[in-house]
Formats: sequence, C-alpha cells, structure tokens
Amino acid sequence: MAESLELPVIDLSSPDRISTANSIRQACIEYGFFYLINHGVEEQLLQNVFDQSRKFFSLSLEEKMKLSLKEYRGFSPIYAENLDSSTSSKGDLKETFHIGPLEGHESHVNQWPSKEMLPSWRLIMEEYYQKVLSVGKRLSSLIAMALNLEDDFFEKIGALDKPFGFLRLLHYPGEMGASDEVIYGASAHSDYGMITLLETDAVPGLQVCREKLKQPRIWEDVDHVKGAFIINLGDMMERWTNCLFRSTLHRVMPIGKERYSMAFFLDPNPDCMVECLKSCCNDSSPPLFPPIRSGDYLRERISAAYSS
Ligand SMILES: O=C(O)CCC(=O)C(=O)O
Ligand SMILES: [Fe+2]
Repeated sequence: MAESLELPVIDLSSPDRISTANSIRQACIEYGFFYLINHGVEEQLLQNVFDQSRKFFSLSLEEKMKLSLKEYRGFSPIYAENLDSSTSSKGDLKETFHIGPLEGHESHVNQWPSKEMLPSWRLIMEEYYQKVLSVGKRLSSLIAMALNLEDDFFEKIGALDKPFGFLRLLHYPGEMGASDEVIYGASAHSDYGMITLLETDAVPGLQVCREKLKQPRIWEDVDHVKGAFIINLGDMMERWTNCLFRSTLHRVMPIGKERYSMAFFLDPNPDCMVECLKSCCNDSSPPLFPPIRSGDYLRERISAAYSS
C-alpha cells in the first residue's frame, strides 16, 4: 500500500475570501489537489446520486448500450476508455455515464434512462449537476483571486459565461482480472479542463503522483474525507498559469473491491481561447504552450483516450 497524502483542506464557506484564496494558491502550486469542505451540497443529495448510479450500472449491458456514448454523452462500457495506452493495452476497468450541459451546447443530445426503468434518475442528476456547477463557479472565482486576478476573471474572458460542464458517473466493478498485466481502474492521467470536483463512495484506490516528470513515479493514496469534494486542476489551468498551478497525474488502482465515484469536469466554453496569463510569464519565463481554443483541445484529448 502507498503512503497517504495529507492534502490541504479549503473551507468554501469561510467569510475571509482573501485568506481562502491564499490557501488555494498554496495548494494549487504544491499539489494541484485539495479537499473542499462546507460546499453546501447536501449529504442526502450525494447519497441519492450514488443510489441512482448503482441502479443504472446494475442494468443489463444490453439495456445500458441503448444509451451508448454519442457526442460525449451517455454510457461507455468497461475497457472502452484508455487514459494511458503506454501502460495498458486493454483499456481501463471501469464503466461510465456522461451528462453534458443542461442548457445550450447541444443540451438536447444528453441521454436519459427511461422513466419506466429509473423514474427519479433525470431529476436527481439534474439537481446534482446544477449544484456542483454552482460550487465549481464559486471555486473558480477564488482561484482567480488566488492568481491575483479579479474574482470574475473567468467569466470576463468567456470561459464560464457558458461553461462546458460534464458530470461523469463511474463504476469500477472490482474484479482484478487474471492476466499478468495490471488492469487499472483508471490508468495514469491528468484531467483536461479547468477544475474537477470529485466525490467517491469511500472505497480507496485513488492515487496521485506529484512529480510527473520524475522516474520512477511515486504514487500516494488520496484518502476519502467524508462530506468533502476532492478538487483537482486540469491541464487547461496549467496552460493558463504556465505550470505555476499543477495539473497532477492521478490514477485509480484495482483493489478487488467494487467502487463508485462521480467526477464533475468544469471546462471552459469551447470557444474560449486558453492562453498564458500575463502575470504568469515574462522574458525569462516565456509561455510554455501556444494559445488554444478550449473546444479543440478537449476534442483532441478525448479522442486520444477512446482511440484504441
Ligand atoms: O474515480 C476516481 O476516483 C477518479 C476518476 C478520475 O480521475 C476521472 O474520471 O478523471
Ligand atoms: Fe481524472
């Protein structure tokens, strides 16, 4: 078993926003991961989402495949996604369901299980989507402050006027597989977007590697903290900040136990240009990445993960 990592804890309800933003800055520079507490999403709603998720994933494969992934929305079966094809040839041992924006951005292409089969599904998922999106927006204003920017910076540059949020339900079935090759629940990856808000059912498995360029890689466990979101930054935040803020490598180990989690990826409006912030570069440290349209970047990364 790996060592557990003691991640910083950020209190979203703290009235002292300047001190919270300073703590976030420290956490984003050192870890790219932190716990978020007092975020206001009720425990009961989280339980309801997990219950509905369990119900969906326990349907027959045939039933689930009726909602198979289209335009990044819907069901994706075990092994369909491979987050790191350099370590695993088979794909990841997880099944997922994706729900895209509820408004604009082709919201009509979202897919929903039938009311006969799962009567409360859509209502509960929509309620959770709205609440986690609103937490993500509050958090991004603190992240802007952590970068010494106005708190509405990400709205002003068109990243969050129409955010591109994806709710991803995950189910790791728990069997280990008999092959010699390790089949990861989720193989090593960094997230693509801006911020990820993760909730797990407390079953362990999530690990992070703080130094992605160092070999051999050192992996540390991220423990579950009841009632907290696990927050991590994605690659677009790394691009904006010229690697000042980290998009940290993480993975989910197979531990022989069934596991459920849900990740909310708060990504910028696809039309938003992501380019190095002025405050994060100068003559001696020029931008490490060229400007890129958020939608193009996401499309490229997602296709790579589903290509094998
Ligand atoms: O299930 C987890 O704990 C992590 C999932 C994850 O990293 C992802 O979906 O990007
Ligand atoms: Fe991830």
